[in-house]
Amino acid sequence: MPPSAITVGVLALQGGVVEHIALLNRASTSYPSTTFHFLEVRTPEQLSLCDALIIPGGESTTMAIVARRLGLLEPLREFVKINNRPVWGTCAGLVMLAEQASATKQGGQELIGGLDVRVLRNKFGTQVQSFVADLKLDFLGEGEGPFRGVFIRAPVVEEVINGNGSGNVKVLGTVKKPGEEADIVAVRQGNVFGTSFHPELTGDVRVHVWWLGNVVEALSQRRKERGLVVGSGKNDAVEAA
Ligand SMILES: NC(=O)CC[C@H](N)C(=O)O
Repeated sequence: MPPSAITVGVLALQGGVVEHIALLNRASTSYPSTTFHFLEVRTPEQLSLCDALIIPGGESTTMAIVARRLGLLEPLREFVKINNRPVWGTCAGLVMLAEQASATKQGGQELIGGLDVRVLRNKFGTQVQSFVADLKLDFLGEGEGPFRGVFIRAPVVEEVINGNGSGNVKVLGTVKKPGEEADIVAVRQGNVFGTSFHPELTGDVRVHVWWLGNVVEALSQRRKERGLVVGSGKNDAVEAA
């Protein structure tokens, strides 16, 4: 039985927040027995209300600086890596969720981590070199047509880092530009999902539907393991405590 109420946050420090919320609203109609709350997250208190989180595209360096200032970096790390909540990062969000990033500003930049990968920022160049490409995303299900990937100053996964748990990094999507090697543009490791591209800018709701399905699944599993009566507001409060 699916959990009856789920709060999904969108980190709202900067970047494509409203676009994600619009698509989440549309995607949620695929799960009629679950009530979703979509919450813009700017404080640790708001984060603590969330069962799952999207980190949008934008500028990862700025996002990290603002998150540090608002006291959100450590709570975000805890949310992703200790509480293992479902998290999805798009573009700059993927950078934030990587354990390592190259082509960072001098002196490096702070990351949340969670994915045992090193990303290469701005792989395809500057804003004017943005492009769209049809992607074959098998995880969307058999017989699904290509997904239009929007790439804007996008990072790619340049390496899966050999270390603890890295064997669990699954490559879920690649893009190949003419004359170049294929690049990894979608990965998942347990509760953490990352895409280089921006499904929230396409109007195509399929990745949001898929991800919300995973969130529903993970939450019902978690609540079952804790022996909670599904959907009781009282028990939800106990779980959050
Ligand atoms: N569209 C985007 O999110 C761009 C990401 C940006 N280049 C970064 O490294 O953070």
